[in-house]
Amino acid sequence: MDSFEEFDLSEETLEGLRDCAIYKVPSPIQTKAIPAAIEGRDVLAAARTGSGKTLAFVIPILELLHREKWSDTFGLGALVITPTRELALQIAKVFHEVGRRHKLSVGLVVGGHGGRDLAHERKIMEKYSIVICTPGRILDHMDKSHRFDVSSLKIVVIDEADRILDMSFARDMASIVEHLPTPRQTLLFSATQTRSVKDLSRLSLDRPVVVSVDEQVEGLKHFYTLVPLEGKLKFLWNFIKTATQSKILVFVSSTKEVKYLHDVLQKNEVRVLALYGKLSQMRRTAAYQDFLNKQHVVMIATDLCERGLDFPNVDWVVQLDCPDTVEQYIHRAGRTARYDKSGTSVLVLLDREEPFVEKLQAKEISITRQDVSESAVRRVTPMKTSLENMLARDPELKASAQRCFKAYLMHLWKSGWREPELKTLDLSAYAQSLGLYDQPRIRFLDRLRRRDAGGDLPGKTAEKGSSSKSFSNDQSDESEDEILTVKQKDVKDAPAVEEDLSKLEPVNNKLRHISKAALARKEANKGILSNTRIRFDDDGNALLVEGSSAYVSQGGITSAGLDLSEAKQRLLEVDKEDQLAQRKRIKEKHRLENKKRKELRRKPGQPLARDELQAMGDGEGDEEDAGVTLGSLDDGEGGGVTWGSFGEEEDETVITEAEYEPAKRGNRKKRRMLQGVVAEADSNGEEEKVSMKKRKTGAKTAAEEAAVDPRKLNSLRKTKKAQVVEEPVRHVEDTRSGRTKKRVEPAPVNVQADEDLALRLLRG
Ligand SMILES: Nc1ncnc2c1ncn2[C@@H]1O[C@H](COP(=O)(O)OP(=O)(O)OP(=O)(O)O)[C@@H](O)[C@H]1O
Repeated sequence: MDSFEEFDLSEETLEGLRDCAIYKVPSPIQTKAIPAAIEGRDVLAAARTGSGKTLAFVIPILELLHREKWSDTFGLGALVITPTRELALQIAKVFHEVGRRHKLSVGLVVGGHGGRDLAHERKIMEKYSIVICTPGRILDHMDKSHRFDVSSLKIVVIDEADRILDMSFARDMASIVEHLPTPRQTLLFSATQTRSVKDLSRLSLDRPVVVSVDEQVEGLKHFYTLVPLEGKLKFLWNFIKTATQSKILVFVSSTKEVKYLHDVLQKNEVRVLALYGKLSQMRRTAAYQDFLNKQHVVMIATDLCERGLDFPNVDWVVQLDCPDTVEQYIHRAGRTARYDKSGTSVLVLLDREEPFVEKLQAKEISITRQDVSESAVRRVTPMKTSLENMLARDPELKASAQRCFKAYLMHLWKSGWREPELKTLDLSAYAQSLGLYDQPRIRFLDRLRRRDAGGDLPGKTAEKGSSSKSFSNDQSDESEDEILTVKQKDVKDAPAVEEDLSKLEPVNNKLRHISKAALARKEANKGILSNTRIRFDDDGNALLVEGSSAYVSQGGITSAGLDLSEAKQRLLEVDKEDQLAQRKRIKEKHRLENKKRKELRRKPGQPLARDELQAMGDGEGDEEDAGVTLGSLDDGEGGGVTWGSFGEEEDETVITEAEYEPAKRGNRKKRRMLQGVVAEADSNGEEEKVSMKKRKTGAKTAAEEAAVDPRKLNSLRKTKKAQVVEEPVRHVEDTRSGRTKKRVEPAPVNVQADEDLALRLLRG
């Protein structure tokens, strides 16, 4: 077919295609799939990566809804299910470009860290004509929203169908399909053939048209190279350093490996991007956009972006760790040489992994061996500083290297490596190649050894034959406790889902560990009551215990299990209450302190007892209360003279030097409170006064102060206005306010600002 005009398409769709400019001639898969889908038939389509499958379902959806004169008031008309958020976004963009002339709306229901809340998404489901979703999120809606209604649905598309229908997600999909209305039209698209008729029967396809385009990808070259485990990092370094003018996508087997490689390269001033599932949605999107838009860039990623993502002009795809299946290899390699572009795929293998090449060749992938020079993997120390030094200085990086080490071994274990094979690797050299002086201890191997020696796995929860992962999770995001989960087997060897599960039974008998939180979530979803304490009365009748999560005041068990959001809310409330109580406590303390101070003030001249001083010092850390501008103190240690305003308040407390002495040896707070010698010279310098500031005193002269602490000498020198109190205190008439009243005030004394005196005192 030479042009899209040859299809029976609406003017709106054709104009949309023309607007896009790149879509001139339909690709082979489009030529075959679009007419069948527009006819209303179920379609099962498979074509190589980058062959234009997205457009092959976008056009029929637009056309079919257009023909039904669909509008947003009709509700949801088409649902597209796709494995990842990035892919959903990409599909939405194609709808947006090609469908811009239609009066249809497209919404995303993808959840996740940055995903909108369920209520918002529910509105999208109700109002939008076309919704693109990830399986995990749509399942959330189906489970949690009683108003979930997809009865108006006409077309369902399953993109990356082989992935969505594979063993790990079979159960999720079964639940989703249960909620979908029939009759409906179903379109399945994948780069590799879906595996068995049993899979399809679950989707209730009605005499599907099978469309398969088996074209060779001429632009894609495949190479593999053998690199020892300890040479991988150096290989990567040299590769990146050599191909600086390229766009490179590097796949590794785990999130932890991505993180370590990313960090170590960044610290060596090699700018790389990282993309993996656990990344916050914001950073994930930023990395995705960066890689999309930049011309010469390196990105290290997990399988999160092995499928479907359409990055333009990727020159190299490097698979640093051997993929688990041929399909995985095909999808990863397919990120380069998109549509009519060219690109190269490089597979890095350990010696023992070389048989994988035969599997690829069996699938007619023409892959050739390319040896790299010794120096690329062995001799050169590529880094700016040696990795050991770097890790020694950076504990974070060291911990990351250790995690990377363990995660890689776990990947090998999941891929079928067992102790004898693992022993063939030089693990200590591998550890050193990551910059680790010691080889990290691998607990899971110890556990397995113990188990093999007859012991059981200690204290772990087990679950038989459960599906291993959920869609929303990063596929390669493992914890050490998940080691007994079996990875997806090579599709070639894999029978239908049900058979798979039964076959895996003996393997899974080895038990999979799941976290408590995961268990709680599962129970909550299933409506199982957990954390419920039931007491029985004397007659053996169950009594519900108030306060347990299952207790409802009306009596009766209505909701069950651990509601995480409710628990969070409760914690917040408790937190608030704690804060209020703490504030009250502090207020009360201040009140008591003030009371004590007032009592003390009533006895002017009377020396403070040691415990009273202590009481004053108790307000530790309460700076406001101390009434001292801490910033104005010379220093917090030696006490000192504070230059400030003259006796502002009438209420003053007097202590003698004798009392000051113990305080000086006491804590910082007490000293501060007692450093109240405030002196000021009047403007003409003739009359100089020394005042005891609020609540503080000390019959100390500036010179004595300097004698006590030589550091004060400097400040005395600078100011030349040091005031020295010769007479401690006396009673005077206060006339400043215009009223006459009695008050305690230090005598204004004329004293020389006396550096000499200080010096003399210092010399003794
Ligand atoms: N008819 C066409 N003419 C020109 N370019 C096209 C055409 N159809 C699709 N493309 C381009 O080809 C690229 C790959 O398309 P798409 O992502 O749909 O491939 P795919 O088959 O879904 O790949 P994958 O299997 O990896 O998901 C996109 O950049 C798209 O714009």
